[in-house]
Amino acid sequence: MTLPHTPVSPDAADRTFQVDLRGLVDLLSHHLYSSPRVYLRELLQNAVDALTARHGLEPGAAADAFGIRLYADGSVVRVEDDGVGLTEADVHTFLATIGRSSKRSDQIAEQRADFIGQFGIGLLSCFLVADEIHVLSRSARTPDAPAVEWRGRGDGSYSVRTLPSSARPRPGTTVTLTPRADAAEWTRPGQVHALARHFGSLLRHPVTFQDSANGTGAPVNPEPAPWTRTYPTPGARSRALAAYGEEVFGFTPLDTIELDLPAVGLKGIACVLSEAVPAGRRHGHRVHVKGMLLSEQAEEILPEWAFFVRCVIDAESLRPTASRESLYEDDTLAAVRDALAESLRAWIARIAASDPELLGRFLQVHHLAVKSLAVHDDEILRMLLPWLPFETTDGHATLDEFARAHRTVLVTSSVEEFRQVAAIASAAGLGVVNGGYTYDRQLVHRLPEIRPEVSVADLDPATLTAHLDPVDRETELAAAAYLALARDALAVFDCDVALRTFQPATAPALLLDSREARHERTRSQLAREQQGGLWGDILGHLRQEAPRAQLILNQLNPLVRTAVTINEPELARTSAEALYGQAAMLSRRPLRPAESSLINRSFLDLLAHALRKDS
Ligand SMILES: Nc1ncnc2c1ncn2[C@@H]1O[C@H](COP(=O)(O)OP(=O)(O)OP(=O)(O)O)[C@@H](O)[C@H]1O
Repeated sequence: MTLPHTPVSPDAADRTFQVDLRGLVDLLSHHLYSSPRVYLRELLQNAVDALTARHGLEPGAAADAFGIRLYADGSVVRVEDDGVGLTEADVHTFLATIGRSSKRSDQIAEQRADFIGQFGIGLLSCFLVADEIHVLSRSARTPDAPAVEWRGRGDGSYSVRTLPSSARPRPGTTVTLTPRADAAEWTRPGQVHALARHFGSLLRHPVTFQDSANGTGAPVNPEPAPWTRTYPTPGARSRALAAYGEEVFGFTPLDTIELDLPAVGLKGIACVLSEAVPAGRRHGHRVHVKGMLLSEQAEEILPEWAFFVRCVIDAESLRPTASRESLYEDDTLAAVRDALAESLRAWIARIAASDPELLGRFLQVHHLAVKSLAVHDDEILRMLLPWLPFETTDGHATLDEFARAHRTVLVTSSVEEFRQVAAIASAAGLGVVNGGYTYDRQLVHRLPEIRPEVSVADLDPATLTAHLDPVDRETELAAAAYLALARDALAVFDCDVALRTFQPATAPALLLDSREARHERTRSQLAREQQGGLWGDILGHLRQEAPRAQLILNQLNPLVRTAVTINEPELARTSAEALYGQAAMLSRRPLRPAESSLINRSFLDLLAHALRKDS
């Protein structure tokens, strides 16, 4: 097959893309940056990068030899730096070419990591608040080059001219914006000062702010980052770090964990939240790069399980994305995440080993979230399972405490079961944990992985009933009439009645019942009611041998001893119903309507009986 011949147009010459700057600025403002306020961050960042380059040129200069001065009086915003400056050629190459950055050229590839910027678009953010950017610069690299002035406009046009050296006697750059009226919110003096402090409080170069009323210039970053300062005592250090965490996040941290990863020049703190949060809720962390605040909402620096902290970090080598508001998901970030996770694990291990009081407070706040985490994270499980609190027959106890008292730990599968058996099991010396709450049963079963000397088993009815001793034959016979009446009274609940002795003697009765058994009974009852119909047939087919509930009366209990001797059949029935009702309520399970009315009726009957007797 031959392709049709497509004639080549004689004027198919290469052309250059045209860029509509207005469209580009619109794109940046609506899709890249979160708010127009970032213009100040971009100006500060350019000034910082220029100072970094200047220090590179003059390595002997003192750290505070070069600085940044901000000025705002309501009609202009100015950012002036003592940085490396620009020549006229630089201005054409870097300022006037969108996407071109001096921080990305091949010659200084190895230095790229020194700078915050790299994309060559940051300056465009100034168009979010002004129609024109005015730059006046003098190069430190070429000191005898004249000063150069550049005016860039939002419509894409720009002009450049050189000026005598006297127009800017010293190297550095001054960027001046004349804000549009609609951007006043972001450019009034108070706001510029606040934004400078917000973005620049941890910058390592001196930054000052001046407004028309303030002639001297107030420091924006008067103090170095709190973790770089020296303190008289370790206590003073941790108090200062906690105070900083509180200032930044607005809560008093339960503890403050210092973060220090020299390999990536990262320092900072993790503040342990003082209130519970749902597991898996990730928090925004504050990330500074070379002192500049880039993001307050960076989630990616910590793994998901670290929901209990909020961090402030300052790193040298993390790479921000073009919006500057998140970080590149690269190998460095992955390594930082792993290393920070390790620091948090080390903190947990340290407090688990040496600060039980703090560990207790931590788990008191975060135990639910830690439990959900431990189910999936073996390491957290290994570190924290013994210290997690559970409801047990010894009260609220950590698994460690509980396992020391009970080599065999029994777990119930529901809260209701636990309520039913707790008192009796505990009197019988059995150690039972309430496994009815989410994750609890699953977690308790994993205890032998950490404490191999402990065995864990589900509590089965046989274990418990083994501790319910039969009564002697004589007592059984004497109680037979009462038991028969009681069985008859409780037949509607498919409940058998038996007499046993068990501790504690204060417990009159124990209702052995389970949700499954109740389900099965409800199904049987429905089948009976619907007999004959299709529904009844289906239910009838499904019907198994309905497991019966059992009301075990305690012969050791004085009330039961008296009850079994009652001669009046009505009173005997009522007392059996009342004992059933009390045992059902003790389990704290929801009562069925028939049970509620039984409890009401038996209470009123007993009351009437008592009143009759007294009158
Ligand atoms: N204050 C300054 N001093 C010296 N050079 C500057 C200054 N501001 C901007 N420049 C020059 O202009 C270039 C473009 O700046 P711009 O802010 O647009 O991008 P960038 O900082 O290189 O990268 P990014 O888009 O990541 O911020 C810079 O690479 C730098 O060469």
